Amino acid sequence: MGQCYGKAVTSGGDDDGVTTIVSSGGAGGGGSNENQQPQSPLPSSTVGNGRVDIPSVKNTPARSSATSQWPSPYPHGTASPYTQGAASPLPPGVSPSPARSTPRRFFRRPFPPPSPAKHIKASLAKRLGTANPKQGPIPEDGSEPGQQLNKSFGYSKNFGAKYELGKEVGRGHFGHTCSAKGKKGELKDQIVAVKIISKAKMTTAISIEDVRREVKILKALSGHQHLVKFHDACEDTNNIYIVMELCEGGELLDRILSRGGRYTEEDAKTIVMQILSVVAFCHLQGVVHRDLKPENFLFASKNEDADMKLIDFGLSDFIKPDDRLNDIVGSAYYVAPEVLHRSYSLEADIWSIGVITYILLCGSRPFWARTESGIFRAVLRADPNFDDLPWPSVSPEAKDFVKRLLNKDYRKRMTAAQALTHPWLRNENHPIPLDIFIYKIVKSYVLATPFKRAALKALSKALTEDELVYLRAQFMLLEPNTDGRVSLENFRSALAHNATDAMKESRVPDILNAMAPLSYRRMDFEEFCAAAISTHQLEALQAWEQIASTAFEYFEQEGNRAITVEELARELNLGPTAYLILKEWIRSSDGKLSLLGYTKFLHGVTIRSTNTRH
Ligand SMILES: Nc1ncnc2c1ncn2[C@@H]1O[C@H](COP(=O)(O)OP(=O)(O)OP(=O)(O)O)[C@@H](O)[C@H]1O
Ligand SMILES: [Ca+2]
Ligand SMILES: [Ca+2]
Repeated sequence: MGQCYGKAVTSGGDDDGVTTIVSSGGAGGGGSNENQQPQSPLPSSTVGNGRVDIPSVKNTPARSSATSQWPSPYPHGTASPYTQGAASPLPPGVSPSPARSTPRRFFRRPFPPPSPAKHIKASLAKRLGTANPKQGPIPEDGSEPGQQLNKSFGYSKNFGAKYELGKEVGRGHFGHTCSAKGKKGELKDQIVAVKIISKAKMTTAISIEDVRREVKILKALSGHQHLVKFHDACEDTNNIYIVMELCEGGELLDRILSRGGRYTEEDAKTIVMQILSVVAFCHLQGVVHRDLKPENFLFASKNEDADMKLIDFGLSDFIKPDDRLNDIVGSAYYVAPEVLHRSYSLEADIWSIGVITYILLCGSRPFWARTESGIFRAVLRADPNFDDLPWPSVSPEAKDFVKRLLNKDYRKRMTAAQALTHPWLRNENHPIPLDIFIYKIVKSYVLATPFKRAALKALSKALTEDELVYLRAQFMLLEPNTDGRVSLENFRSALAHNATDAMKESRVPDILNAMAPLSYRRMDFEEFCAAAISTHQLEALQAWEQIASTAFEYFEQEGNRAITVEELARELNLGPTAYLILKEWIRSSDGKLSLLGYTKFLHGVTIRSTNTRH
């Protein structure tokens, strides 16, 4: 690897190939999911930083133009082959059904891949503030004819005077990274890393905005133990230079490979906890990373127990508490189903952590195919395999953990802070971060009807110790007053304690306005539990039926009352077409909710499950 100066970066950004890694001896016996033909072992070559790369599908006839891009931005436009089966616009979060098992032939190992991160320019209209991106096709290149691009970022212009560039230490699709030495000031004689992004490659207003945002987010979030430390941003006529802490221990991907594809459970826990800790922090700040993968976690040093640092905020974005994003970005193997459905939020990152954890524990990817379209199909429809070796020897807690991250319904997934209290990780000695999810769910509770609140109160009484661990930790983070209660002020100050510039940008504190009813009253732990539980998450538990029936017994004692169909429809915000179904939820004997009605009422009604509006 040579000096970094003046190096033209070979662009890989428009590379359509799904790049896979196959270690020697791991490729045999694989099969193609696309045409049901056995897959022949592919020749491998070593490129870049010692990775073994196989551009497995590039230029093969199977990849028509329709499959050479990320999914078409449906619901508008022509559905591409891999979205056809799921083309009906499902309500957000509802997985296409029925899920089927991933055939064994999907699995070969060890092969965690370097995954090309791609940007679908559906974000064009959103970022430019022009048309609604869902209203029409958007030019993929995001070009704006006749518009002069302003490539001045306002960063320091004297990079050469401040730093002396050294060797290349890494390379991605958008930039290459070199080591460098500070020449003056605080960084004098300090070795740092510099990500160099060529301005020549910024051909659209969006690509310029993307780099601006990458720097803004990195700068705002810098400071967390598991996030690469930002030092400086510079620019000259040709490049942007992002100066940051040098992580000398290499990528997580390389460590996975050097261990033959997988980690022991104990070692995997250490990795996963660090990932969850930094992602919980990003999420609290209203930042969704959107490109979590083993290539984007670096070790600070070569030590076995070195801290891991999250890098590469190139695809990250700010997201307001109630917003949903619709641009399809990320890396194919790690992309969440709801991203492909073009309506997603922070939970998409959690899915990616599920994929990473799955790989750490078994050395295989949970969703695999030879083409991107095949990967997307697997992500949308297939259930990961937990039967093959080494899964039988993996602890039930670890399996449950992964399953609760890889739930296709994003509402049922654990949050990062919740995952840190999961039995698989719980015994470890680590602090639980404040969870922005608590704010969202408590907000819904304070705005809910008294009948709904009573239903939730009964549910909270049926909670198991597992759920209470998380709720207790979150309650303590709100620093209850001497009377053991919390009010809006507690929520406000807990957020303020954790605030960074990113939080302001993503308008996270706006959520406090919607929680206004809490300014007049205080909540004890019992009520907090009712306010902070998610029916959707509980439904994902094996014990759900038991929890629901115990909760119903409480509800019968306190809360259940005679209710008319009309009233119930109003509670659920439904029209008269729903009356027929709602009637089944009410007991004819006393006009109160039945057990079925109670669980349905807790769940809330999605447009699909009512199906009565037509
Ligand atoms: N702070 C750092 N210390 C050491 N190496 C780094 C650092 N930052 C980046 N690298 C190396 O440079 C590579 C490319 O960096 P990065 O992932 O930020 O670039 P990118 O062009 O956005 O990549 P991608 O193709 O994944 O989008 C990383 O995979 C890593 O190997
Ligand atoms: Ca990267
Ligand atoms: Ca990137």
